[in-house]
Amino acid sequence: MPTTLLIAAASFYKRRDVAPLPPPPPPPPPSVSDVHLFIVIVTSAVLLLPALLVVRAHLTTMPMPHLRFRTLLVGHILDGRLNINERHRFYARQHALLGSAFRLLGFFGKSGAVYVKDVPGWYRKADSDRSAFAAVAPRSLLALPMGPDWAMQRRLVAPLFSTSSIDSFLPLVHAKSLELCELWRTRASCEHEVPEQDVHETLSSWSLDIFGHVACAHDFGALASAREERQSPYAAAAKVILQELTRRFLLGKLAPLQRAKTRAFKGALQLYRSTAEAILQRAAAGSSEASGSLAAKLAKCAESGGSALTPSAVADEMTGLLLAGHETSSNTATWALHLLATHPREQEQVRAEVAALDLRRASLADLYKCSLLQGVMFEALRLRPTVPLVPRLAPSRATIHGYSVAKGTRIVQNKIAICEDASLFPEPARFDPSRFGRGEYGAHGATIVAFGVGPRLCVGYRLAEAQVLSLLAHVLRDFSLSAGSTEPKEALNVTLQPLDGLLLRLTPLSAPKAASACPRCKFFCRDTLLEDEQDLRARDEEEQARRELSLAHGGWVCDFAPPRVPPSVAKRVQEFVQLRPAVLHSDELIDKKDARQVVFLQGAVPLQTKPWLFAALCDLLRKCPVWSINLGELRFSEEQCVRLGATLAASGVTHMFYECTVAGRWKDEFRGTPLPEQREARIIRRNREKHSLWRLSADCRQNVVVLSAIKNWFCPTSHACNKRWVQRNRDGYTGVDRLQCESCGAWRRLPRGVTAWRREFYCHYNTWDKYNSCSLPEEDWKREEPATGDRLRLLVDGRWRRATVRRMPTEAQWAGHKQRLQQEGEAGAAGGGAREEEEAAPPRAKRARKPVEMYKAEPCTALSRALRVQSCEDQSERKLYRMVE
Ligand code: HEM
Repeated sequence: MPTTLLIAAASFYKRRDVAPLPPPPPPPPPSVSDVHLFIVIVTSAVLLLPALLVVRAHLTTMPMPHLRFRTLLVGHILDGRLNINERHRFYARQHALLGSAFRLLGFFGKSGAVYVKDVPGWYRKADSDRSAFAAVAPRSLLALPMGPDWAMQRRLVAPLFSTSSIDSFLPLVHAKSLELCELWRTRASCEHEVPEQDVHETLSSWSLDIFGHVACAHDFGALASAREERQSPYAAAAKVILQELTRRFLLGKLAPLQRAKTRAFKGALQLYRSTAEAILQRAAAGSSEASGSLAAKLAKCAESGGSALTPSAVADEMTGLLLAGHETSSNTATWALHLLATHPREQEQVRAEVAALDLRRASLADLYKCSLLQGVMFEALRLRPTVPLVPRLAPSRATIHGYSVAKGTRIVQNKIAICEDASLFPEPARFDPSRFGRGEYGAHGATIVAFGVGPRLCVGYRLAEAQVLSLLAHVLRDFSLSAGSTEPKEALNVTLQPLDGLLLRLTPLSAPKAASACPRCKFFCRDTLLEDEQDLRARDEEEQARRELSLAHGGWVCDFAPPRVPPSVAKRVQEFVQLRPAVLHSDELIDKKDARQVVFLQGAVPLQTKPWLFAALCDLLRKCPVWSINLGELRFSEEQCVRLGATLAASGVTHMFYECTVAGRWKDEFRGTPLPEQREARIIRRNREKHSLWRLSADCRQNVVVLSAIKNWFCPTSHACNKRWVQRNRDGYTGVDRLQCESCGAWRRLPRGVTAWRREFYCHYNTWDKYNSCSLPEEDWKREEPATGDRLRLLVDGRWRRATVRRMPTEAQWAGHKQRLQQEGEAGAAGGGAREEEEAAPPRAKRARKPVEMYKAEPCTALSRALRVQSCEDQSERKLYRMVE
């Protein structure tokens, strides 16, 4: 049956006779031109894309050295020219080849570090630093990250290194320098011919002894050991620890694998820790010797228990300080002596300068007055920076020299490259101690670069300077220096030191002087050396005369309107003008608050009539970092104008507002028509243009003035160019968060965008009214207050607007603002958010016009400015805003 069915089905299909479909026509053959086009597109895509990628990568990635040198260790192994001990010089050479920024790779091609030639705004310590120092002294100033603990410790430590404290230690420093000179003299007299001596080793003992006495009231006995031709165990231990630090910087996590070295390191560390603990115990037991020392202070603080400073943290702190202060000072002194030995002419000049110095009682101020002596120290710090590389961590994604770097990148500031920059220091390779006297301090001041900048500025720089200056003065007085037979090689072991010591020939100049020791402190101290009461009085009188003189010179504002300027203001003005870039004004009223930024020459007419006052002005312009000057309506004589022009050319003034006329002639000439002798026309500008002149630039010192001159004239940051600058610099900018006041020790948070490059900072420099006096409490580290320049969202007239903080809000205002923000958050969570607020707001025309007092709404429209002019109760401020209009 099934077979019949199948046959029937087959016959049925046969009968249907379905014609098969015709086959589809073959596709037309591709034309030759299409094929070519296709090939060309594919080939060009294949070839061009990588090329484009390479070009793009080349344009946007930071330059790197030649392939061989991209990883330091590999470069060192592959190429004999890369000496790992002199890697700082290699970095400087790369800067010369590749520009201000370049990148090196770490191990196994991992992202290494970015090397920059300028002072970076990243002030945080790099993590890698912390891990290296943390192995030695985790709770010391050196290792702690910025924060309340670090600030608290620094507040305890900083007074030890204040000017008055260093002055009190100076007799001891002089005594140790004298002791060292006697040791060298003894060695020099042992043989017929003056032998070569390794000054580095003995200097290391000298600085260790000074540190022991200053900070711990403990005698490490290093110089005594050197006299017996032994190496002090402390000096040996310091060497081991520094070598270990270097290894950890270079090898990172691989460093502990070298076990023998790690064992030696642990032993050395234990020596310091046990000594620090012994000192603490002595101080805690009330030993009279130890009382008053830093160790005693820290111990007291640890004892009271109120603070976070545990005894082991104190031991850490002492160890950290010792590491920071021991080799640094001795290396600087070593290099300074070497420079003097290799430059006999300069040596003679400096010797002549220190001949007049009374070395038994010279104070820090006396030492600072010897400009050539100081110049030798600065040149040593410039040509052989003791700490040549300062690593930082990019706190956020940032742009460096046009290249983008990721958050957390290690950024290393290369001081050698800065100090060898011919645009900052003419003839950079030349040793010239007089260059600093001529004001060649580089962009940020060589000394500032040497000791760091910002809140993490070296805490012991005054002690270091006192040590080095005292030693140089003593050595120059007692010896003639000449270079040894071998040229020293540099070795970078965290600090820059001579590789195998430094040999010098020290020829004694005269017979040794007998010195009597003080029965009280066993040193040749100033008290014992002051012959009698009369001598003391003479010193006091001299001091008084000097103070008066400096007030008359620096604070010459007083001479213009004595009744109006209290001495305290005059003193502040004097301090101010000597330390930071200033704006000099002749035609404004003096205002105590504004004296922070602007020096007003109240009633300046005598300037043009009293020749000595005019001379004082010229002197001030030459010596002080004045950036801008407004001499208003003064009328100077023809001769005065010429002198002023010459002075301005030699000064740092870049902006001048000047309307003076002598029969209408000078006005035009100063406005830009250059006279043959008036070559300085470029720095003279018309008064009308002044607003556009208040510009932010690459010069941070100038920016300090511009940004903090907000209240004096107008808001410079509202200029389009400045806004852009601020915006650019805000990306990745953490700012000098906090600086410590020299007089009260409080930490003040500075407004954003203000970078302060000077070394001393006082509360009254702070541009925040709320925290600009020593009597005001310190800011809370944990509270997040807005800073001047911060951008916020504000509810103004029922609408949310973006705003920039112009002044610090009061507590109540800040609380209200936070409450409103919270309300907005809640409303947002409920689904409405800011938009609903906006919709609920009354129509524009009917809205009550409330002035925005604390904040400057952005964009700063003509309307908002007009509102503020209306609301200004203060007449002068009203005038101010009109000026802006
Ligand atoms: C010529 C000698 C010295 C030089 C060139 C020098 C240089 C420096 C530099 C560059 C820094 C790092 C700054 C930064 O991170 O921005 C620093 C930090 C430090 N220095 Fe010195 N220093 C010297 C002497 C001393 C002395 C004598 C002491 C103390 C006895 C000392 C204690 C410190 C401390 C504690 C820190 C860490 C400060 C902190 O991070 O808060 N230094 N020093």
